[in-house]
Amino acid sequence: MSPSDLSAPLPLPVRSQELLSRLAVRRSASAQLLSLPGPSDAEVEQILLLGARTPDHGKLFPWRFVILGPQSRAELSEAIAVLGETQNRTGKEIASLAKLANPPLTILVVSTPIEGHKVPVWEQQLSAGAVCMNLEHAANALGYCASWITDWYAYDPAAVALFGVEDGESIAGFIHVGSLSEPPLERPRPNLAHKVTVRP
Ligand SMILES: Cc1cc2nc3c(=O)[nH]c(=O)nc-3n(C[C@H](O)[C@H](O)[C@H](O)COP(=O)(O)O)c2cc1C
Repeated sequence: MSPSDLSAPLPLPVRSQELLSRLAVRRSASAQLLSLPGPSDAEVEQILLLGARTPDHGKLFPWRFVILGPQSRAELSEAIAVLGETQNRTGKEIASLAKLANPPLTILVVSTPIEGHKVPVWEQQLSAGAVCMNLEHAANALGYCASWITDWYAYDPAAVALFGVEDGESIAGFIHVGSLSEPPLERPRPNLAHKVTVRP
């Protein structure tokens, strides 16, 4: 990754029917259905570079990535399943670990806000969310399907610690990436008439 020239003008946006069409049908994958092929190492780097190109107030970059390959996810799923049993988690909660174990690639996005900074923590957390969405777009642009998942183990303190997430940090999401053999179905979308207020 070479340092970029901060004085170089960037191209202005141009109308792109390809991008418009893709955004109009974007859809998350079901995480447990994601299978090979997944991104190559070079593609993972590209996904991270594009994902990190996200608005953040104050240039704090208040997030970090953990690339979870299949081996570490198999080990983590096992350890979290044991943890879940000790906590009397439901069968459904234990089964949800398949979403963690199955996909070819998982990018864990950790929100790392600086407490007490003049930029409110809320804004720093929003930036981590924007990163998650950008990672999905980048994966889609390379032809892969993606899924942004949290699940109970993103909030359970003992499980969170197993991912190396430290005090003051939180899990913004697991971005699972891979391929689907069947196209996803549409889901209900909001009626914008109930969501939009227009003021002159
Ligand atoms: C922060 C966040 C956490 C999510 N966690 C889960 C989850 O744990 N399980 C799940 O089924 N969907 C979860 N979702 C929803 C999916 O990522 C996805 O948005 C949803 O299935 C709708 O599909 P769409 O993106 O195609 O509109 C989460 C979404 C967000 C923004």
